[in-house]
Amino acid sequence: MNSQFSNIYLVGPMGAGKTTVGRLLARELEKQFYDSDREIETRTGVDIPTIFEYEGEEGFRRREAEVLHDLVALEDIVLATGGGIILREENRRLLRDHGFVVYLYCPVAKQVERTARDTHRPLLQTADPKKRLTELLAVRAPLYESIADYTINTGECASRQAVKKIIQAYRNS
Ligand SMILES: Nc1ncnc2c1ncn2[C@@H]1O[C@H](COP(=O)(O)OP(=O)(O)O)[C@@H](O)[C@H]1O
Ligand SMILES: O=C(O)C1=C[C@@H](OP(=O)(O)O)[C@@H](O)[C@H](O)C1
Ligand SMILES: [Mg+2]
Repeated sequence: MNSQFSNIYLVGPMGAGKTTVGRLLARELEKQFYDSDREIETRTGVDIPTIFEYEGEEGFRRREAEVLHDLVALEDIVLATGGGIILREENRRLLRDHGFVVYLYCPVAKQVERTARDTHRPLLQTADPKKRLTELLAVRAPLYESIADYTINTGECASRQAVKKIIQAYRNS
């Protein structure tokens, strides 16, 4: 075990499993778990859709950047981020500089399946979520890749398997 970082940050698109895998991973490694979306909700006292409704995506991104700024000061945590956190250059730099970054890749078809019944992702409340997820991934995939220390396809494995693979990669880093 010679990992440079005590923190593990999970990035990737909606439905890739960042929140689910992150919680299990933290438990397994006995690290504190954080989710940037939950942190925003705790701080504001309202849910993500309400923030989008009143402040738009721009307001949400501002809050997300503030939360990330504070969370990277912590040690020994697993952080599940929101899918769009990598849009800001400053966020990408903070993630790269403070933790082992894992890109949870997931094919669009699986993302669609896993988010189909969810009403709490404002960007997917559209007539054609598949088209939206395809467009988002086209823009964001290079950004996820640019900061990833390790990439895993969660479309092909159960959450527990993903956790095992991430721990192996982290310990070999
Ligand atoms: N590896 C996986 N295999 C099957 N289903 C998964 C997997 N990871 C997550 N899910 C399911 O997909 C949905 C979205 O997962 P979530 O962790 O919220 O993704 P994210 O935080 O990346 O948007 C949840 O219902 C979760 O149970
Ligand atoms: O991809 C995005 O821009 C978003 C992803 C969501 O988090 P998950 O990736 O955990 O679903 C949440 O931050 C918000 O709805 C915006
Ligand atoms: Mg999540």
